[in-house]
Amino acid sequence: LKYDNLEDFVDMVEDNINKALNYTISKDNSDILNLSSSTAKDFGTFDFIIIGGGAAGAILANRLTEISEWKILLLEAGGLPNDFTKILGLSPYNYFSTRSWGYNSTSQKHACLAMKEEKCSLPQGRVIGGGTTINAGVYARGHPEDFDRWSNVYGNPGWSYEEVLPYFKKSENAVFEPRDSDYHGEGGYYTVDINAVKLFKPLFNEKGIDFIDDYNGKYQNGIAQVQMSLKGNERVSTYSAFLENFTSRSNLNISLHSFVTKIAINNATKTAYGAYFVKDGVNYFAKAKKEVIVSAGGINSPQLLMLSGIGRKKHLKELNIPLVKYLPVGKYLQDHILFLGLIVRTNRIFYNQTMAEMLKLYEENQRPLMTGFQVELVSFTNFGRNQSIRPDIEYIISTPPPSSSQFEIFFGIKDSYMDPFNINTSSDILIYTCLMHPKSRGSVTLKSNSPLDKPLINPNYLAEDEDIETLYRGVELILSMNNSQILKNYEAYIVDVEYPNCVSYKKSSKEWWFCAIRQFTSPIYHPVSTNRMGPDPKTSVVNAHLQVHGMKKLRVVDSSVMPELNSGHTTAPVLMLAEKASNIIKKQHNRY
Ligand SMILES: Cc1cc2nc3c(=O)[nH]c(=O)nc-3n(C[C@H](O)[C@H](O)[C@H](O)COP(=O)(O)OP(=O)(O)OC[C@H]3O[C@@H](n4cnc5c(N)ncnc54)[C@H](O)[C@@H]3O)c2cc1C
Repeated sequence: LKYDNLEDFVDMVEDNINKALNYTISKDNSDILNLSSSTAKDFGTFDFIIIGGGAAGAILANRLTEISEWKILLLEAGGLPNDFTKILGLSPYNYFSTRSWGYNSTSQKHACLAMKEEKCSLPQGRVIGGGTTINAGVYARGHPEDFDRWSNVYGNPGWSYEEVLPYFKKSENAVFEPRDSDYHGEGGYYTVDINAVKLFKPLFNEKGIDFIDDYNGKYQNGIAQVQMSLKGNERVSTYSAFLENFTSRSNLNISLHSFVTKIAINNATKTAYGAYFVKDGVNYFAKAKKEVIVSAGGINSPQLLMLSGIGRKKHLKELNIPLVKYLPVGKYLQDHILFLGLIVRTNRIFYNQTMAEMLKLYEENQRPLMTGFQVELVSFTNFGRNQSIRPDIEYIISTPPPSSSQFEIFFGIKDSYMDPFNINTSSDILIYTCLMHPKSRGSVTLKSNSPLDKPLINPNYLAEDEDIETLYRGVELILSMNNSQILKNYEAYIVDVEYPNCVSYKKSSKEWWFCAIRQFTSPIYHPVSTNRMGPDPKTSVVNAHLQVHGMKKLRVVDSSVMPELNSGHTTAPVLMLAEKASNIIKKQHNRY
């Protein structure tokens, strides 16, 4: 990304930032959905209809249109990205734009207590490329044990690490060095690169955490430079990688601004045969001869299934939605959550440039705008220091956002909480402590039977005691670094934050830290498992081929089918599962 004239570049960026800072998130979907009662116009007949052009949907659209006789319709509620979305370092501003669904959780009892109305902000991509067009770009697949569990614990043949590794590699074009080449793809559509500094690496070494070159390689546990979905200085999204250069395929039909309101299902035969959607205020119906594939993401896929009559009997009855199939849709929601409150104050100025200066550096592929949330390093850690066991905690080590007030906006922090949490935006380092395997599970339910209403999202963060115990152990480890040599070298220390609501606890006691963690938590926007994969329709929604139990010609392919969270971030596994699903679909239709 390089403009002929730096001033134009700065203007474009400042314009987008100002729009974000003045953006009002709509309470419902009426900002993009204009429902009318007119009869649906015929949009045509296709072999496959894919609902949602996000991380998974864009890949499916690419891979299925490799079969030239198959006609594919990709329906996406959002529009196209713009130049601003290409700058990973400014990604959080996208949460405040039409490119996000603008979700919040319901008020939480055990987490996000410092956030407005105790609701955690939960942006989700509403744009082609979905989450990959607005997210922070971290590329972290997880630990082999994660996928072995999908197979062994959750009963899904074909999904063990050994079996899914080829699909991680298939999409990938790894360009960074050094890397474990056995574990990476080269020449795939999706470029992964590193543009970070080895800041504070010795801090972790002092605690017996090794530096590793490649956490997506043989070993995951350790501290490493962050791998990013990045090509040159531009974000890589599934739109840029899998669709933008393929629009000339005559069998690929992409319909943007097309909000799917219902899956057409023959109730007698339990067969999906099309989709109803609204585009520019007009109702349409498109027919699918072979399959309808739902790829609307961890929140919207369960929403759409429920609106179409697939879900829990009692819940649908309460909302007067005729039941088509009784399945635990929306149940088992799981999400990664982190503690925001560990700030290392240093004597060094990391970044204090103006926006124009930062953009000039950016044009030369230089930091700080090259990585989402200014992340430099990640450390995956299990307390036993055992490589064969998956990590309990991920530390995300980052230079801070451009100003404290923007930090407040991104996370939705209550005004009264910002004073004690004052960040020095040129010299502080933030160490976000993220719980990899929460025991707490929640749900996605419908507010009403109308697609105009946003769904109710209750992740139940930190409801299980074990979750806060594990996060606390993660915090303790960082606190134990306070007297380390490397911090002394920087004259650095961990900032002693006062939490207004925790004054009744003895300062720095375990109970005080529990209180602090419950206040200053944020999800990292990885909702999964709401249509989880498994063999039993009582406890899962899709089978190991991602077909909806008891239904015909209906599949779900996206993050909602993940049986549980991976020890990493969710883009990479979704890329993998969309690649694998494409092959499954081709095989089942005898085209492989
Ligand atoms: C702010 C943010 C930061 C993140 N940071 C990272 C990160 O750094 N690293 C990482 O690995 N992961 C990250 N993630 C997670 C990652 O982006 C998601 O896990 C991934 O995008 C999920 O893919 P998906 O295909 O399941 O859904 P999505 O990518 O969300 O795609 C769903 C698509 O369906 C469309 N859609 C939904 N409903 C309808 C409907 N009714 N009709 C038509 N279209 C519809 C949506 O508009 C969207 O385009 C982040 C996510 C967010 C939101």
